[in-house]
Amino acid sequence: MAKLINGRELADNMQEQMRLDVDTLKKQEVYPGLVVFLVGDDPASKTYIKNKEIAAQKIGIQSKLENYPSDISEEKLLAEIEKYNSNPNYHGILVQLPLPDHIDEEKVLLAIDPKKDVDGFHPMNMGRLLLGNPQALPCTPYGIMKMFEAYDIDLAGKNAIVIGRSNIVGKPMAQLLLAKNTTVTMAHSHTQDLPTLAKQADVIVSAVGKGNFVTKDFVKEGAVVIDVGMNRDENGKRIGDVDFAEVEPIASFITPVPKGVGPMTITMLMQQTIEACKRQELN
Ligand SMILES: Nc1nc2c(c(=O)[nH]1)N[C@@H](CN(C=O)c1ccc(C(=O)N[C@@H](CCC(=O)O)C(=O)O)cc1)CN2
Repeated sequence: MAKLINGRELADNMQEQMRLDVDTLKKQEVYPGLVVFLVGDDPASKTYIKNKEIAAQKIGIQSKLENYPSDISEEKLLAEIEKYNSNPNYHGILVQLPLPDHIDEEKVLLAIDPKKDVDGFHPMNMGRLLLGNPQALPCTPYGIMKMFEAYDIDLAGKNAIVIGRSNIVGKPMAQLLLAKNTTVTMAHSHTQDLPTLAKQADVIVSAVGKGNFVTKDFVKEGAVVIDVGMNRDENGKRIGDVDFAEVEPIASFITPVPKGVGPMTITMLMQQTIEACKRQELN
């Protein structure tokens, strides 16, 4: 039976530490600020943003939501971002993804001042990660690394497989594992015989967005299984990529969905907002 990696509990503990850190900053008259851009009214994005607002409030970070209609022009959105690049009260800027099809995501991410990019998605920050000198990291993979650390999961020399090659999870996840001396395989939709490949891994990170995709046939006895999936089953219940009931008895550690990786994504966003604030205000 696997040990459950309790993302909710770890996130709460880290957020409490951050609250104390922010209290200290406020005594120096430094007030961390975060602005979140939401384009349209996608219900899932709205839930994630609500949770980000709740976390910010708990920690004492001033957060502001800028919600634009889904038909906002790219030009207007870029101009709005520019306003916050030069507003010293906001140390972090986040654009909730995905964006509507008519907006070029790459252009938008490039428009954020890299110093204020608390999502770690700006090409400069992605490049720094690749070169082994990161400043801001994509929050989901960063949160997963914190989970490994908190649960004393040793990665050096282990074989890991990352399933999914998105820019926001799969690719940065592989880099962070590599930086811990893990041997990393990246799997994707063209990978041949994925179950056999995954079964050789000591660590599996699944970020494919398909409910119950990772079954017991993918998992070797004692593997660590991290589920980034955020899917709904036919009854609307939240489920991950991993068939929890099948995999949990085989794994050594496993993350649940919900209350696994999700709360850590938000926590790392808060952490990076505080760090960005310190870099901008205290240096
Ligand atoms: N700009 C960004 N956009 C997106 C990111 C991101 O890191 N930056 N990641 C995802 C969505 N996401 C954060 O924005 C995110 C997803 C899930 C959760 C979370 O806490 N999930 C809860 C369940 C929430 C619910 O459905 O009620 C859980 O797992 O317990 C937080 C953040 C895509 N876009």
